[in-house]
Amino acid sequence: MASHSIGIEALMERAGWAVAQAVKTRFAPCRVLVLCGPGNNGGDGYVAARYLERAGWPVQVAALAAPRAGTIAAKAAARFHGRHVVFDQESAARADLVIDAVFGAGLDRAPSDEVMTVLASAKKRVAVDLPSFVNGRTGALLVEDSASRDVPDYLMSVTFVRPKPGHVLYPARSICGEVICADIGMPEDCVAHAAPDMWLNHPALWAIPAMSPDDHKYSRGVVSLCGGAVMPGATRLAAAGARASGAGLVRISAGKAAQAYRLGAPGLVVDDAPLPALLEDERREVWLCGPGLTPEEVEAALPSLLRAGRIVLADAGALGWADGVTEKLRGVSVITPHIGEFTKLFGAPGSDLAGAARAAAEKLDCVVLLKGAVSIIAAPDGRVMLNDHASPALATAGSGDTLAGVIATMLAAGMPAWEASCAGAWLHGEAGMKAGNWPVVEALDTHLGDARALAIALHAAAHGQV
Ligand SMILES: NC(=O)C1=CN([C@@H]2O[C@H](COP(=O)(O)OP(=O)(O)OC[C@H]3O[C@@H](n4cnc5c(N)ncnc54)[C@H](OP(=O)(O)O)[C@@H]3O)[C@@H](O)[C@H]2O)[C@@H](O)CC1
Ligand SMILES: Nc1ncnc2c1ncn2[C@@H]1O[C@H](COP(=O)(O)OP(=O)(O)O)[C@@H](O)[C@H]1O
Ligand SMILES: [K+]
Repeated sequence: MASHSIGIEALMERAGWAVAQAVKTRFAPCRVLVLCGPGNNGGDGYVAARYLERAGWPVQVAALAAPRAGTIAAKAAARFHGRHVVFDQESAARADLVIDAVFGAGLDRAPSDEVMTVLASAKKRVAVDLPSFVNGRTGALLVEDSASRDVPDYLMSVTFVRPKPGHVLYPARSICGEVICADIGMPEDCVAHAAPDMWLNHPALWAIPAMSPDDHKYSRGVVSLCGGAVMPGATRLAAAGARASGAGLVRISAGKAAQAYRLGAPGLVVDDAPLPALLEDERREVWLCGPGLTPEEVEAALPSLLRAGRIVLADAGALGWADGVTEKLRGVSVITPHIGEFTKLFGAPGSDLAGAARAAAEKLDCVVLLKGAVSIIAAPDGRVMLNDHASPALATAGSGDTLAGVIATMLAAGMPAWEASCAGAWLHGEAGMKAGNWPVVEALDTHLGDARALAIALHAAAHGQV
């Protein structure tokens, strides 16, 4: 995988050096044990041990197995001239700090009990690349019976080039500790090859339209929502999210339930005309269907929206309506299920959430935003964005409705579906971070306008426009 211009040996040297640097920066000199596996992760460990020893730290190495003769890792091992000890619990328990270089990106099965017991015996742990039982591609813990076992956690994981999905996604995220990402000079083409089609959400990666001096409400975008009679609160929250994130005009199509929506926000337009009449207005291109709707209400609206060729975001009630017949959603642009809704539509996702979201997006030919503490936004063409720009403050009832409203506004502003969903997740997360402690869901709206302005500024800065 390493390029011709810079070989794996140089990359390993920089990787090991970066691990030693990170350890020296964050810890006072102490007795370090480096646990080395047989592959290149172990190779990084030998290099780190050499640099720490050179800096005067008391360092020992315990090898699970020697690297194969003739490999780069074997070369790195041969250059460490310090003390070797047995790979066992006692050695790990004696050290003040254990550097785990047993397995990294090459881990492909659960490590033995021996490895797990030795790791668990350490007082403090730092991982080289990844904890040695983390699947870097999925964030799954490759541990036999992880429920009954106390899974060791780490103070820090030093990775290279860019974080792996395993550093970002739960459950691994919660045990990696602080993630330090070292630039080891990996050439661009190798980076792309190593992690194709998956990114960490950031405004540099999409562009939300800025406010223009000659804007009018239609140029900023019209968001239409289907409103039901039973749970108007959810639709109103979504409408408020749409308005607060900058839609030019937000309308609720509520039919006979219109009265329930007329009390409250005066800037919201409430329509009681039948849907076919409303659909004659071509400017009403983007529709949010689902929050607060019963299956009967969805049935009365969503198929008509699709027949009329509208851009539809389906959430909540619309996902329940399609339970058992996922195909009913074919034609929508975006769906925003949480894990329960996702499971009903596509089956249990297993331990590879991002892979499951990607497969669902391909299957239904729409953007799938799988909501969670880290949300996954998958496009039908295979692109996946991981959004960890969020806060547990968002874990409050109705926050998903707000999110749906924000994404609808991004769609109405003319953004393509995947970019609109990525932007919506980021703005929603930013609002959650700014809304203080234990905010009520309505408090998110106050911060969405500033979140949008910040995203626009960050995008401009990243692209050298300021
Ligand atoms: N890519 C780059 O440019 C750079 C990569 N770098 C570093 O390389 C690391 C990846 O190295 P890698 O590919 O050698 O894999 P690694 O994680 O050492 O493990 C493979 C070995 O472990 C074994 N093994 C696996 N699972 C096992 C288990 N459960 N139980 C027992 N054995 C198991 C497997 O054995 P096998 O499956 O063949 O029996 C094989 O021997 C990466 O994380 C980073 O630290 C840096 O130097 C910077 C540049
Ligand atoms: N711990 C968390 N950290 C960050 N975001 C979270 C967390 N828990 C929930 N969220 C976000 O909050 C929203 C909850 O939406 P949803 O599950 O639909 O709830 P509701 O139906 O009550 O609106 C989602 O956007 C989700 O990503
Ligand atoms: K490791």
